[in-house]
Amino acid sequence: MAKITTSTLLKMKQNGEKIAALTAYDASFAQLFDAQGVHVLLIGDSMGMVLHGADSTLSVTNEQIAYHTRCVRAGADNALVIADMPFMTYYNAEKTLENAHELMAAGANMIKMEGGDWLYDTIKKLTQNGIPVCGHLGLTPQSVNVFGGFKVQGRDNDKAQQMIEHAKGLEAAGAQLLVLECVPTDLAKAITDAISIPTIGIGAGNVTDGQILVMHDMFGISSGYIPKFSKNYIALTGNMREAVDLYVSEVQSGEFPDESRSFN
Ligand SMILES: Nc1nc(=O)c2c([nH]1)NC[C@@H]1CN(c3ccc(C(=O)N[C@@H](CCC(=O)O)C(=O)O)cc3)CN21
Ligand SMILES: CC(C)C(=O)C(=O)O
Ligand SMILES: [Mg+2]
Repeated sequence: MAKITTSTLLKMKQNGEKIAALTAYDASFAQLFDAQGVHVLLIGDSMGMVLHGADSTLSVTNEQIAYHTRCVRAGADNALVIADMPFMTYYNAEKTLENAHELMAAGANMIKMEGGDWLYDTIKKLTQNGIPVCGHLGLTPQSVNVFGGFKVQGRDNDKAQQMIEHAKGLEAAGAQLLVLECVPTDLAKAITDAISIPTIGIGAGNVTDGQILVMHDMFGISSGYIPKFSKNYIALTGNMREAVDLYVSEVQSGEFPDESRSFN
C-alpha cells in the first residue's frame, strides 16, 4: 500500500472503494492497523472516554491530542493521520490556527473540527495556510450538553435539510473529508451524494464512502457503554490482527454496518 493522501481518498470515493478508518492513540496499535490496510487513523478526542475514563470528550486538551499524535505518527507508515481538535480550541480563527499548527507539527496530516456554518471562515484560513480539514456533522460529541445526551441527529426534515446545506458549505469552504456521526441512513446517503468529498460514517449506515469506529469498541473492551452501531470483532475472530482484518474487509464489502447497527 502506498501512502494515503487526501487525493487517494478522493479517488477512492470516485471509484466506489470504501475507506476503512479507526481511532488510534499509540504507536503499536497504529502500526498494527496500518499493516492490516486501515486507510485513516484518527487521534480522537474520544480518548477522554476510552483512555481517561471520563463520561464525555470535553476535558481533552490540545496538548494531549498532540502527544498521542506523535505516538501514532511513529507507528503509521501509509495511513493518513487525522488529529481531532478538542473542545474550545477552535472558537476563533487565531486560536484555531495556533492549535492546529501544534497538531500538524506533531505529525498529523489533517485536523478535524465539529460543526457547520460557523466554521466556514476558519476552514478557509486553515486550508489557505496548508492545513487540510475534516468536518464532522451529526452527533458532534463536544455539544453533548447542548443536545442533552448522545442522541441521533437530523431526524426531522428541517434539521436534515440544514445538515445537507452545512455539508455543502463545509466542502465549499475547503474541507476535504467529512465525518457523519449518528444520523439516519437516508440522510447520510443524501449528504454523501450531495458533495464530492468523501464521507466517513459512524452510526450512519453503510451508504457513506467510509466507516470509522473507536478502536476499543471494535475490540469490545470499552469501559462503560458501547454504542449500538459498533461491532465486537474480537468476539468473531479471537485475535486483534484478524479482528482488524475482518473489520477492513467488511467495510470494503459494505457488510458493515448492517441494519441493526444503523438508524432510521
Ligand atoms: N467508546 C466510544 N465510542 C464512540 O463511538 C464514541 C466515544 N466513545 N466517545 C466519543 C463519542 C461519543 N459517542 C457516542 C456515545 C453514545 C452514543 C449513544 O448512546 N447512542 C445511542 C443512540 C441514541 C439515540 O437513539 O438517539 C445508541 O443506542 O447507540 C452514541 C455515540 C461516539 N463516540
Ligand atoms: C468517533 C470519531 C469520529 C471521533 O471523533 C473520536 O473518536 O473522537
Ligand atoms: Mg472526536
